[in-house]
Amino acid sequence: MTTPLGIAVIGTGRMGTDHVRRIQEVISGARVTAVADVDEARAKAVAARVDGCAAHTDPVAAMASAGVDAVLVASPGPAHEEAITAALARDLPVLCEKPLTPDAASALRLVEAEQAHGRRRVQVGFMRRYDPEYTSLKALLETGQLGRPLMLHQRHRNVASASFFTSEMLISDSVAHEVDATRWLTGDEITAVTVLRPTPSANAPEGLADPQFVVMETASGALADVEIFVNCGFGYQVQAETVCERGTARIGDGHALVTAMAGRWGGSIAQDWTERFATAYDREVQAWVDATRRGEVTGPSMWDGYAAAAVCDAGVRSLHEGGRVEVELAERPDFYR
Ligand SMILES: NC(=O)C1=CN([C@@H]2O[C@H](COP(=O)(O)OP(=O)(O)OC[C@H]3O[C@@H](n4cnc5c(N)ncnc54)[C@H](O)[C@@H]3O)[C@@H](O)[C@H]2O)C=CC1
Ligand SMILES: O=C1[C@@H](O)[C@H](O)[C@@H](O)[C@H](O)[C@H]1O
Repeated sequence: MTTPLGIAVIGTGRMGTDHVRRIQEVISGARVTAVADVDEARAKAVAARVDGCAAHTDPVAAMASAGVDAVLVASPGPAHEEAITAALARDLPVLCEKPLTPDAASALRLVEAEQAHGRRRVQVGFMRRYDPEYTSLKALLETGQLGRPLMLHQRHRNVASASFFTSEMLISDSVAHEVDATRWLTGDEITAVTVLRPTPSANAPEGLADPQFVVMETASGALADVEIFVNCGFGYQVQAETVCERGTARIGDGHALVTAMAGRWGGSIAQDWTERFATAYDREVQAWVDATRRGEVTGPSMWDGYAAAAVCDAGVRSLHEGGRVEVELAERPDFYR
């Protein structure tokens, strides 16, 4: 394909708008030909910044617009199933923001729909797999120098949660990233989850169980813990340390600028994901565009999206009922091997 890939972006909120900018100004080989948002003013405002971009309120109409070859879904998680189903019906390749869907049952329906469709069409937006720090950690683990991973300690802190955030979303929306990172780094499925709830921070909105401490067990017996704290107040911090048989490796301490002045020493800290993971999003969308132009689907699959949703479902059950909950995972079909 020599002409740029025409992309319909569904959902022009924070991520959708950032992806439109990225496609138009940062990456190569693609352009945004249509956008859709249930908020018409938002769709029109974003489309107005892009030559030849149509604005819609209906995602299906955007997918049917002239010049659309592929779809980037950046609407909220509960809207993803409908958008992906519509894209599959038109045989359009999709990059869908995480989470694939907010629960395992709907994610499994999509896995089954893609198999019935007959070929892989969907990449899920677990962008940490494209982050330079995460890819260097993965590459180091793959050399085998450190030996087998025994434990993975992860911290995920947001400055403040959105007004619509629920206690369940700390797991299904935020820890979903660590679930995928754990599966990807260890190459192992997660078999059980235990969620512990310390006394909530006084800075968390009333009723929000924030922070939480999540412990995951993998099939080969490794343990992965995650501190999720979405109202930490001070910055956006994502850290991971693997403890292996012959050593440890840690990412997420990077501070671009370290200053010493007036009795202080230290670095600055990102305030949100668009800053911390800017390079990861750029690489992710470029890789998706390149693969799509080659007629391929690479990156995290719908199976990865479903497996993450199944682990998150177990986590939400543990949050409600307490104790250790086993993950209920369907058998992985050959289609996703
Ligand atoms: N990979 C990452 O690090 C991040 C991923 N996300 C994911 O990106 C997605 C979008 O999140 P944000 O941009 O933060 O949300 P947002 O709330 O800023 O934007 C969502 C937009 O979708 C629109 N919308 C709602 N229902 C729709 C529908 N059925 N069809 C079309 N548009 C619809 C809303 O009007 C809004 O403009 C979510 O899946 C979220 O989990 C969000 C933040 C970071
Ligand atoms: O995906 C994201 C948000 O949706 C989520 O709510 C945040 O907790 C994460 O840090 C961010 O990367």
